[in-house]
Amino acid sequence: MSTEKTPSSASSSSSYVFCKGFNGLDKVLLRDARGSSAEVYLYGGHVTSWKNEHAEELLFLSSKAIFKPPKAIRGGIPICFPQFGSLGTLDQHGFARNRFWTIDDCPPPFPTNTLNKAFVDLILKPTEDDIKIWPHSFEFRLRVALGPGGDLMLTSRIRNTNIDGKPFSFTFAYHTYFSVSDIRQVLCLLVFSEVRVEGLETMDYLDNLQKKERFTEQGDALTFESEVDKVYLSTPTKIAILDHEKKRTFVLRKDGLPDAVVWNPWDKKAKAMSDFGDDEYKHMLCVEAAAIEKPITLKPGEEWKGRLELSTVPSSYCSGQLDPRRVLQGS
Ligand SMILES: O=P(O)(O)OC[C@H]1O[C@@H](O)[C@H](O)[C@@H](O)[C@@H]1O
Repeated sequence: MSTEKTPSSASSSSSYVFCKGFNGLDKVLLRDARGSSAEVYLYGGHVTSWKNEHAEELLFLSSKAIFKPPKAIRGGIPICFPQFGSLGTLDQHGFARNRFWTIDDCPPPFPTNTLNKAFVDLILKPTEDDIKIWPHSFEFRLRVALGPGGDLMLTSRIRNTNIDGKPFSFTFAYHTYFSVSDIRQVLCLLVFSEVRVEGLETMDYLDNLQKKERFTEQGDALTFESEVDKVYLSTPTKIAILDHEKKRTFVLRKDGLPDAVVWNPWDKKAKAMSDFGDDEYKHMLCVEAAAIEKPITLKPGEEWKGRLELSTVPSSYCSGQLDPRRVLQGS
């Protein structure tokens, strides 16, 4: 059973299909005119699928993902709020990813409204139980939109609605799981890597695998041969993930989100995760646009905005047709 909401007027009305997903959980389907699509669960305000116009899935979702509260869905784009990781007293990555969001039928207008027709607005407000563990009142509005070229755009607007005059601080991440061909470095005649990340070289990072110590990244691009769990600090607004085998480059553009987490659990940790297949680590890479090092502080009435735009460009890295630096420097 699904219901459709179509634009009633101009550009400010959303168009989506509302239906049931796994375990009867509510989800919203977005589709643009050329056939790109996205799927958003109200549980977690969680994007679980983003497909291009050829219906190819671009996000990783574990075959063992548990679509059952209180477990967050493994894959897609979990929202980490109001706490990233274990940087506070809350459970890992905060509670936004395992709360039920609702559709926001009448969100405040966006300053620069887009022409996107395929979008949905969600809202999360704290329950009394949430306030017991994080004593603040807030409105978290999330817009998920598909751009004309099939780009996936997420805009978060978080407002402090405390009536006791108190500010609050939070950390945040769009914990995006990208689907990649095979993350492992392949040794042939030359050391060659199927999957590389451009845009984080020479950046400082905190290594979660080394007691959050600070290091500086060396070398050209990030390639992968073992577990990685790093928080890159004050990163550029654009980051690219090049996937040689799929001949595809993901481009992330972020705004209001200075940091970027790179995570892959590799084989041992994969085996220890009940909602993740033993070999699935090969086919995913998390690159997470985030605000971690400097928590965001909002006074009552203040609002913060954090935006992530994901797009893909065809690439033929091997034959040198694409210079990844041009992807990063181009507009
Ligand atoms: O298993 P979770 O809670 O979804 O977290 C997965 C990973 O998320 C990453 O963002 C963290 O940097 C890792 O430390 C963590 O292991």
